[in-house]
Amino acid sequence: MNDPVLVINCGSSSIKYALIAADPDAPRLAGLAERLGGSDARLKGLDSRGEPFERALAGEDHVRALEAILDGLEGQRPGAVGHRIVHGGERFTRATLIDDAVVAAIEETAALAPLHNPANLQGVAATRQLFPELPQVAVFDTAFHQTLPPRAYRYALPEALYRDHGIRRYGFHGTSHAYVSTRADALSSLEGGGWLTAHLGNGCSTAAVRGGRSLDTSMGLTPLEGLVMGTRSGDVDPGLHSHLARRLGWPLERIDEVLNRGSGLLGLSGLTHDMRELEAAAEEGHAGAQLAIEVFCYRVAKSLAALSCALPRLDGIVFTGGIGENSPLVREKVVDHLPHFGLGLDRAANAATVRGREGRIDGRHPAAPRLWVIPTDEEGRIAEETRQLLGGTAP
Ligand SMILES: Nc1ncnc2c1ncn2[C@@H]1O[C@H](COP(=O)(O)OP(=O)(O)O)[C@@H](O)[C@H]1O
Ligand SMILES: CC(=O)OP(=O)(O)O
Ligand SMILES: [Mg+2]
Repeated sequence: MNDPVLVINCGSSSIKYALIAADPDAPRLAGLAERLGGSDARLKGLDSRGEPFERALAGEDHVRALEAILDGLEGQRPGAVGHRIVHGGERFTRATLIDDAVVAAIEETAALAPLHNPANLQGVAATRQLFPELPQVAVFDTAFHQTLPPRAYRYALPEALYRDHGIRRYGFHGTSHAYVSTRADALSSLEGGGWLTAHLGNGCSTAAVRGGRSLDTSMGLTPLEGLVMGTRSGDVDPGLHSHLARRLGWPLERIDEVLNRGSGLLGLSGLTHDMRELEAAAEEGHAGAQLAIEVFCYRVAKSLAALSCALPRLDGIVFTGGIGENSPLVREKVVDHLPHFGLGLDRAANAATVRGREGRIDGRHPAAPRLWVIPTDEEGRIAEETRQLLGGTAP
């Protein structure tokens, strides 16, 4: 299969896409349809010459947006579609060709990833309708973490909840953790390095990876566990839910809504979920913004320190995701919270490594763990896995 792969990452109000040729160095056409469901839906991105484009979408639903995306492919026809699917449960341990049975199995896990799986499935339904002749492949965020040992994935709950109901830790952002840890091995000329990876975007998670295998990660049954995120709380006392229900009389839906959409950076700051805006507000003295950044960075460091238990040796830490790739402030604060790791941050290199640059930001002391900033490439990895499944060969 040497035709390009159309990669779709379908969210509830946005569709990220990329058309990826078999040659990994070929220019990429990529973009984002956003504010779907509203009257100001837009399509924007980069064409195959790397020139930016932006236009209003005539329709506002996912099928219409995909039609517009297809129209904008400059006449190129994909040979397959690769979908990011967030939750694959225990059933899916690798990329899988989509058919009706696979869609039904993904639907069963939808309740465990309420912000993600239902939207991912809308993308699958729309592309199957628009391109019935093309093979469609599901690439799961959870698959990479299926190597976790039981001591990392089991909760200390009655066994029957695991056995009969699949209640365990799954972990997410696997495509990203897999990509950046592989890249860190290659850039460091190491095979089987021990890495702590921090994917800090709107959703945030950390992972401990050794020799290309995930050994532990911060997200759990759902993408709500772990770090502070844009609008998600991350870890809270499990007693919080019953407390809110009993003391405040909140129904479950309200608790879910607050923890998933009203908490995190947005909840702490009372201002915004967006780290760029928080940094600007903190600079001007906004106390909520300052607190949100402090809690965020401390919790990233605390999670990295905890996950270091999973590694026999720490070769380095990798920062990725919109915040990890672009915020020297966050990286510096995280490193400052880990003095016992003996990390030496090169402050000039840290400040200069932004906007998609890949780079090493430690002081290169031979005994110190490395610090890498590696822009993630979930789309590239999804295309690669799609191609591999369909028997494609690299040129
Ligand atoms: N220059 C920047 N400085 C600080 N944060 C940034 C910068 N650029 C992007 N971000 C942050 O990255 C986050 C989005 O990350 P991204 O990985 O793009 O999100 P998603 O998880 O939706 O893919 C937002 O909080 C955004 O503010
Ligand atoms: C799993 C998850 O949190 O994904 P995202 O970062 O795309 O929200
Ligand atoms: Mg992301």
